[in-house]
Amino acid sequence: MLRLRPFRLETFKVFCRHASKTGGGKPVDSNALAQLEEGYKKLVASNSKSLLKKHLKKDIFDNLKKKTTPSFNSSLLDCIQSGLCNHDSGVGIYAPDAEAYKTFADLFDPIIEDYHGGFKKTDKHPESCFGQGKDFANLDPNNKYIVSTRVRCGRSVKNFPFNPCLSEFEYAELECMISGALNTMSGQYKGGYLPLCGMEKSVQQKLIDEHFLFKEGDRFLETAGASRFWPIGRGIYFNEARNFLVWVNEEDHIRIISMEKGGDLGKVYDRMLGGVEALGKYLQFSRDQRLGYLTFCPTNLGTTIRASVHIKLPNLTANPEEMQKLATKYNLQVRGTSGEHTEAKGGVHDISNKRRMGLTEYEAVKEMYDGIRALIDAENKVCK
Ligand SMILES: Nc1ncnc2c1ncn2[C@@H]1O[C@H](COP(=O)(O)OP(=O)(O)OP(=O)(O)O)[C@@H](O)[C@H]1O
Repeated sequence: MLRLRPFRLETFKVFCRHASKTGGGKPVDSNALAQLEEGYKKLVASNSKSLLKKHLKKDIFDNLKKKTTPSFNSSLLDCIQSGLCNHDSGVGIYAPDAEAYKTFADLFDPIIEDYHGGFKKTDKHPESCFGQGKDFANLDPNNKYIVSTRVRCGRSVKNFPFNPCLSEFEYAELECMISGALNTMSGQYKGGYLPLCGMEKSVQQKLIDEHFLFKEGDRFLETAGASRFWPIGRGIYFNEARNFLVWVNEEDHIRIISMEKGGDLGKVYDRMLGGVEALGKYLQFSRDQRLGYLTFCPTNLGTTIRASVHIKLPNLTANPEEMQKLATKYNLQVRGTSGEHTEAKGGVHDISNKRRMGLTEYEAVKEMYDGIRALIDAENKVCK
């Protein structure tokens, strides 16, 4: 049953939430400060390659360690706990609430600039320009290299904070709003919502193995405060063809995903765009004038788009240096078969656009499209 909240009630709720937090911007308690100091010392002494370690200089640390965000009292520890606990993080920082991007800008800005290929603190993310699926031809018409193609984007629901600040009630409330909106979808999007609460472990594992569902117990997200009250409020929506999915309350409030076998990027992209548009009729998404669509992790800000292929490139895989050189040249990110922080099984890599910010949605997907074409060309050259 659709159960959407009238806008005025939503506004009132936010007003109450803010009014009850009169201590907004409260000082950091001494326990958190001690944890920060200790964690920072260990990070500095470690051989971590994270962007957190690279950019958290002593003067920035000292300047930010006692600050908190105005409405939710999120501290520097809330932002960097994951990177302090996991020295093998690639990035190591998350925004517990949207205000963290401003309160802790001295740290977020250089990390954002580094990750998104030069998005400076004076830059503004462009207005959305999605283009169309027909702008992208099939990347592998003979089905030689690409196992499957997936395009996803993230959305946060306006007036709700991110994971670490959500109450148990708000998780359930968000799930109700989002699944209610999803259940109105029709045509190729018609399907059903499966909550994680009550899902059999064997069913859950099968969905993870099929690359449909998010993993459980991700230590990077867990230490970032994203797994509280798990599995309450979490779930997945499927259309009947199982090529359109929506994740609810995993890393972001909403992940909208389109995926299918083969390399027809245009078709996959169009399907995702239609889903975003349909959901946007029922839900208001958080968007910042400078940062674009707001997400929990700074690597997803802006367009929030990750367009990926599962691809087998045996010659390039045998020459990882060449593969990495090409990936860097084309702004691509190479992951393992089961996603971030996993190994490539059977020579299948997950390769996607890396940048999501400072360019339009069309440009982000085009970057992946051009890069994958270049990788396939390089693979073919080695074959000849
Ligand atoms: N092209 C693809 N084809 C099939 N499955 C894919 C493809 N790309 C990613 N996946 C699968 O999607 C699941 C989620 O991957 P992963 O968590 O790395 O990325 P994500 O959903 O984009 O989120 P994030 O970047 O925040 O981690 C994994 O099972 C992964 O194997």
